[in-house]
Amino acid sequence: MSPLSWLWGTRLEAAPGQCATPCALPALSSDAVRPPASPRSYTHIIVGAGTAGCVLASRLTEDPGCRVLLLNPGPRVNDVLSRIPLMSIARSYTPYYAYRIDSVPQRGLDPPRTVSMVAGRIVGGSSAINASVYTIGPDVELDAWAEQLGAPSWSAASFKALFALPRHRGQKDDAPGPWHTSQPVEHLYPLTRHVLRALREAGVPNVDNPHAGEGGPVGTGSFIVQQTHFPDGTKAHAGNAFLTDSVLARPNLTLCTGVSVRRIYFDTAGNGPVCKGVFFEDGYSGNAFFAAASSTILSAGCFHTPHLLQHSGIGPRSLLEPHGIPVLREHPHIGAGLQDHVAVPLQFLVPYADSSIATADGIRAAWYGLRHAWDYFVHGTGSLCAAGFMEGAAWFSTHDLVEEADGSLRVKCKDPRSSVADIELLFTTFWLDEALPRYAGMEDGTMGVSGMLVVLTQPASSGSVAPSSADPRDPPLLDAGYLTDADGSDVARLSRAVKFAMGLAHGINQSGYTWMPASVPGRDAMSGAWTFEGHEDVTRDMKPTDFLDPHLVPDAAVEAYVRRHARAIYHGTSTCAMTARSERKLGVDPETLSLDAVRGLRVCDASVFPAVPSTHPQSLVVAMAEKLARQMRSE
Ligand SMILES: Cc1cc2nc3c(=O)[nH]c(=O)nc-3n(C[C@H](O)[C@H](O)[C@H](O)COP(=O)(O)OP(=O)(O)OC[C@H]3O[C@@H](n4cnc5c(N)ncnc54)[C@H](O)[C@@H]3O)c2cc1C
Repeated sequence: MSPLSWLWGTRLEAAPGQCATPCALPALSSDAVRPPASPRSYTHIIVGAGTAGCVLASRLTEDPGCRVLLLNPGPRVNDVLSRIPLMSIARSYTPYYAYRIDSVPQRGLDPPRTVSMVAGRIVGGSSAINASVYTIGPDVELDAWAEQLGAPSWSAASFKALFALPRHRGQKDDAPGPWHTSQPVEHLYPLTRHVLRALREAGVPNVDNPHAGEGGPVGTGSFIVQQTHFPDGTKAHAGNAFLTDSVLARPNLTLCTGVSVRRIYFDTAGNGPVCKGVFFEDGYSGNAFFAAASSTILSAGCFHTPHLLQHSGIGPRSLLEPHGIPVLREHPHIGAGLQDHVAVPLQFLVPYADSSIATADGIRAAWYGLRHAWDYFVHGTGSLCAAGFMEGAAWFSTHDLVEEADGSLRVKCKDPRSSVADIELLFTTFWLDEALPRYAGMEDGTMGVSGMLVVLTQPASSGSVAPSSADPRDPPLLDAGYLTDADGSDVARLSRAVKFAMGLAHGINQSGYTWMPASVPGRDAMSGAWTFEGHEDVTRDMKPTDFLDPHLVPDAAVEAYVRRHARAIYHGTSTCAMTARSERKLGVDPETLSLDAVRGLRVCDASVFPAVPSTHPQSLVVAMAEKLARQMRSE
C-alpha cells in the first residue's frame, strides 16, 4: 500500500467498475412517477448501506445467483481517520459523513429546546461514526421480546451464535464472523480504577468480561468498555467488516453511493400495494433513476426508513394528507414510537494528568498526540482506541437501588444475569459538552476534566418521525419525546440514578482522590456559581465537595438539573416496530421483517425493535441482519 492510499484510503463515490453509477442507468425526468418500460432489475434492492444494509448485502451476495443493488447517500470512506476509533466519531459532526437533524423543541426538557439527532451517512452508516461501544443485552430481555411478539426466533437462544463475542487483548482471535470486538485500553486512567472500586463497594460487581459466562450477558455489573476493533486496534464497523474489497468485487453486488432513495414504487393494480422498485436521485447531478426488484429491504435507519415510507404513501393518514401525500395504505404506526436512550452529563475536575484534556490544549496536544499515536500504531492500544475517551461503564436497575440506614444509595441485585438494567453509567476522561467549554476551575491549567453520563436505557417516553413537507428531500420532523411519559417515571429514575452517581463521586473524594464537581446539580459550570434555586440558605455554608453529597442536595435540584441537561446519545429505534402476530396491529412481522399489508417489502434496521434495547444497539442490529440474511437465503 502506498503511503498516500494509507492516509486517504480509497473513496468510492462513483468508482467505475464497482459502482453501477446512476449514469449507467437511463436518467428520468425529476418528477417521474412511473418507472420506465424496461427497468434494470435486481433480485434485492437494499436501501441504505448502513449497519444492517452492509451485513445484508455481504451475506445475500454469497449466493452467486442473487443480484443485489445497494444504495447509499454517502461515500465509502477508509482513510486513516476513519480507522482510528477516537477520530472516526469526530466525523459525526460533519454533514458529509453524518446526518445531524435538530429535533422539534423537546417539551420534557426545561426550558424546552431542540436536541441534535445524529445518524451515519457514509457506507457503514452509524456504525462508521459511532463510539464503537459493543454490548450485548441480557438474555432475559430478548426472551421477553420473543414472548411479547409471539416470535420464538427472537429468543436469546436463537441469537446466541450471531453475536460476536468480545475477546481480551492478547487472546487468540476466534471471532465467528467479520465483526470483532475487544477491550482496547491496557493502561487505565487512575480515575477509572477509583470508579470501579467505588462501584464495587456500592453493590455493582466488577466483571472482567460481561459477555462471558453461563446465563447470558450480565444485567448488573461494572467493567472496562468493549469496543468494535480489529485485532490491530483499527475501528471495525459494518462497512469495513462486511463490505470488504473482496465482497465489493463480487459481480452480483452493485454498490451505488452518492444517491438517495426518494420514493418506493408500489403497484396498486391488484390486491394491495406490491413493491416493485425504488426511485432514487443522484446527489451530485440531481438526476432521477429507477431500479426494479422483486424484493426491497429498507435499511435507512430509524429516521429515514419511516420518512421514506411516509413519502411513498405508507403511514398515518393524519401525517400524510396535510402535505398532500396520497395515502396508498394507512399504517398508523409508521413513524410512531421513536425511542432513544436519554443521558444526563455530570462533569468533574481531576488532576490534569488524569484527564485527556491535553488533546485540546494547544502545544500540549502535539505531545499527547505523538505519545498516543505511538501506542496506537505500534501496539494497537491506548487512548486513540477509546472512542469518546470512554474507559469504564456500569449497568444496574433502579428497582435494585435501596436506601441504607445512613441515607446512601446501594445496588442490591440478587442475580446480575437475570436483571435488565434501566441505567448505564459511562465514564470518560474528557468533557461531555458539545460546546467544549472551559470550566470554571480549570483556568490555572492544573486541573483537567472528566465526565460521567447517567443514561436511562429503558425510557417510558417515546416520540415520532413525521414528514415536514411534501418534498422527501426535506429532513423529517423528529420528536424524541424525551422525559414526557405521563407518570414522570423517566425523570424520577434518572434523578435517583444521578443521586447514586453523586454518592460514588462523594465517596471517591472522601477516599482522598480529587474528583471535584464542575457541572452537577447546584453548580453552574460556565459561571462557576454554586446555588440551589430557592434553597440559598442551604447553599451558603456548603463547600464545593458538599455539592456531591446526596444528603445535602435537595431532590428538586436534581430533577431540575435532569430536565435542564438531558441530551441524546443517538441510540434511536422503534419507528417501524415489529408487532405481535396475534394482535393484528399493522407493523413489521417479527419472523420475516416484512411490512404488513404490503408485498415485496421488508424493513431491517434499528427501527423495527419494539423498544430501545437496554444496551448499545449496534450488536443487535448486526445480529438481526445476519439472521434475516440466513432466512432469506433459505427461502
Ligand atoms: C454518534 C453515534 C454514536 C453511537 N455510539 C454507539 C455505540 O458506541 N455503540 C452502539 O452499539 N451503538 C452506537 N450508536 C448507535 C448505533 O450505531 C445505531 O443504533 C446502529 O448503527 C443503527 O444501524 P441501522 O442499520 O439501523 O442504521 P444506520 O447504520 O444509521 O444506517 C442507515 C443508512 O441508510 C442510509 N440512508 C439514509 N437515508 C437514505 C435514503 N433515502 N436512501 C438510501 N440510503 C439512505 C444512511 O446514509 C445510512 O448509511 C451510535 C450512533 C451514533 C449516531
